[in-house]
Amino acid sequence: MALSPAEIQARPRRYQALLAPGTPLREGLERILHGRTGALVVLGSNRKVDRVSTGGFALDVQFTPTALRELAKMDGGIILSSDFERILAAGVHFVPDGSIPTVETGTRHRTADRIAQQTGMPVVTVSASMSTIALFLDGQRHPIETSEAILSRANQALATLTRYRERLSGTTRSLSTLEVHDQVSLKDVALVAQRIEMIRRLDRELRAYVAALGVDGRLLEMQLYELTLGVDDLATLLELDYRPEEQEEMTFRVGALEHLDSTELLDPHVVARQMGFGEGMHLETRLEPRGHRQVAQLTRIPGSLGRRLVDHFGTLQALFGASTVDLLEVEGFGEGRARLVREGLARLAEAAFSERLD
Ligand SMILES: Nc1ncnc2c1ncn2[C@@H]1O[C@H](COP(=O)(O)OP(=O)(O)OP(=O)(O)O)[C@@H](O)[C@H]1O
Repeated sequence: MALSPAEIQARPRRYQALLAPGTPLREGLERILHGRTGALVVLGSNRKVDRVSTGGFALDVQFTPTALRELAKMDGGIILSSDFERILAAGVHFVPDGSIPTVETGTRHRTADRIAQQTGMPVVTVSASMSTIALFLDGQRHPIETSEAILSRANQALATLTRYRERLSGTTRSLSTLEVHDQVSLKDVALVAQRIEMIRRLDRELRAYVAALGVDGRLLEMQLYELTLGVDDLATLLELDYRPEEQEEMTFRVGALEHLDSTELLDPHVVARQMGFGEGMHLETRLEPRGHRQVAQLTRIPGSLGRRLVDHFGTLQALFGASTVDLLEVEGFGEGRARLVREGLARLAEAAFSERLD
């Protein structure tokens, strides 16, 4: 069955994770690398693989890193079962179609690239002369890097993510201040959405590093979790607060920004259109938040009650203007909760005023 473009895109990442440090397959490949021998390993078997295989011998034994290392000492290639649990054959001489184009030099790597293209199976090579491990998949070569090499790139991305996160907090604080003063323009909302998408892009990049790092990626994974905490909630609240009345939920999404290229993402005008703000709106258009994001900050008010508040008053300004008596009209709000809301809103307003003085 033919794979969809999305599946083809996800494949390298999936196999890089299966080859990550800490996995038995990676351990076997590392041993071959350190033993300064090479290897050509087909990661799965199907009829197409049978058709390009000659010679060698059938094994069907349990996969272990040691067995892989020992069998790699022989001339020829190795075939594993698709779940990597068994070594099916070793010493195999592969004869793929020589007319399949490849930019590789050296017979091992040319053969690996062609097998991958002809059979659809991933193929891994360990180069004896270059001391590298590579994955061949769908006509592409993916270097399998050491943890140190991946970590040094991941740390740079992490430092950028930390800066982006700080900027997002700054932009969101400014938005809160403007909301309290009823001075939000479309541009202010677009800037927050833009920051969210920038963080999401780095998050995706870092997740790929985490997958490729396997056991060595745990610390990175925790840092990533911390740095992206609450970002998805923020996107949802922004959508709830600013979706134009005439717009359907599914057509007003911060997530739509993922289709922009990096230059487009820097242009607030393009960002606004892509999110779903209509043609008639420009960057200076004044917007009125409904109040979902600010109400979500009120401690001790459960989410469902918060939504009821927003639905009742309709806008954040109306909510700010509500007296305790007005609040008592909302179902589920007695004296105690009404007071909590009033105090909470007063604190948010105060914070907005002091932000302005800073
Ligand atoms: N068609 C093939 N089938 C199975 N094994 C092969 C095939 N071609 C090459 N090999 C294996 O690769 C080994 C090295 O071949 P060669 O040096 O030409 O390739 P290379 O791509 O330069 O590899 P390296 O980077 O490891 O030096 C061979 O000794 C053999 O074990």
